[in-house]
Amino acid sequence: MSPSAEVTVRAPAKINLGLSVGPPLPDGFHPVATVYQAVALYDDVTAVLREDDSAISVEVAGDFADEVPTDESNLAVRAARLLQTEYDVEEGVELTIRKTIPVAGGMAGGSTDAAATLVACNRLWGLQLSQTELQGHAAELGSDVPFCLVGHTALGRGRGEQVTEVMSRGVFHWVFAIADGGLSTPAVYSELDRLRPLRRVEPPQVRPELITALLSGRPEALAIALSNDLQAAALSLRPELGDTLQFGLDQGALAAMISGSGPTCLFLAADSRSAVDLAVELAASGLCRMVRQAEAPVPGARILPASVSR
Ligand SMILES: C[C@@](CO)(OP(=O)(O)O)[C@H](O)COP(=O)(O)OP(=O)(O)OC[C@H]1O[C@@H](n2ccc(N)nc2=O)[C@H](O)[C@@H]1O
Ligand SMILES: Nc1ncnc2c1ncn2[C@@H]1O[C@H](COP(=O)(O)OP(=O)(O)O)[C@@H](O)[C@H]1O
Repeated sequence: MSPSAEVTVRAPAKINLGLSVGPPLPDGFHPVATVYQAVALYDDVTAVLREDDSAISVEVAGDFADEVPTDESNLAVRAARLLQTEYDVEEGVELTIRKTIPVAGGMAGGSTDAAATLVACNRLWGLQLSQTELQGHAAELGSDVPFCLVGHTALGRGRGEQVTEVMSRGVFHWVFAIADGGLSTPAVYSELDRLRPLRRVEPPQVRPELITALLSGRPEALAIALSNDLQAAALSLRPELGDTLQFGLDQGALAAMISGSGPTCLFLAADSRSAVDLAVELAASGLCRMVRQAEAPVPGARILPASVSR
């Protein structure tokens, strides 16, 4: 594929339908067995070619823009810098991120921007890297980044970077209560270690009933198969989130759970209409900063065709 002058990539947020966490490893990470699902809540990353120099710049717009760094620590900048260095690219890139995914919300907002940037710069600089090669670079950027390339519904092993697709039938209707502030992922993992006696931590595993429920496409079956080992740790750090979860259940949600490391609370609705009704009640409750609805599963980071210009 020839290089382009500008390209925009749309990348989804993720939730964890199952998240089983094993004991901490010497490198500080935890082995996990997780089932990811990509949801129709997106960040868009636009990459414009800089031919005259090798500078990499980033601007952030949209929801939560003021909570995102615009220096070298930005995960999109790190993704572009990784490819530029690895493949001796002389050109630079101007990145613009339009965010709707909450920052540090437990939905891989930064990770998915990194995945989007890998896809965008691959096309922009004409690197012609395969999906497998992009997956390898994604794993260098973060445990969640490889899944953000794949999307749909998938099993994550290792740190979460070893991704294999899982069959899921039908459409699931999710509602998200986005909290004020974020939760540091490392802090939540550390809190889990503090709460669990090491001697009783089992190796991570995915519940068979979760896989069966996904194949059935029945939200009622999925509701009773959801699990998240990080939930207790997130609630220990942010106890008020328990009120949000309970409110959603009282309003008829089939299930309520912390999304990944949190603080976003996710709710499974029976259908689209129930999702709208739940979103209205949550928005009026004053328990959260804002409410979003999204269907799932959706594809991973993908180029918006109309955005490509030579
Ligand atoms: C918790 C999860 C669940 O999918 O996602 P979020 O809820 O943050 O979106 C992930 O494990 C987050 O993935 P990601 O945010 O990419 O983590 P990384 O950048 O790789 O690691 C950040 C820090 O989280 C901790 N970490 C992460 C992954 C893992 N398997 N074990 C860990 O202990 C480590 O302290 C690590 O230094
Ligand atoms: N492009 C980005 N979008 C969001 N957060 C980013 C980005 N680049 C770096 N960060 C930093 O990463 C952390 C949150 O990453 P994020 O993936 O949104 O969290 P989570 O894994 O909980 O969903 C924040 O501390 C934020 O400052």
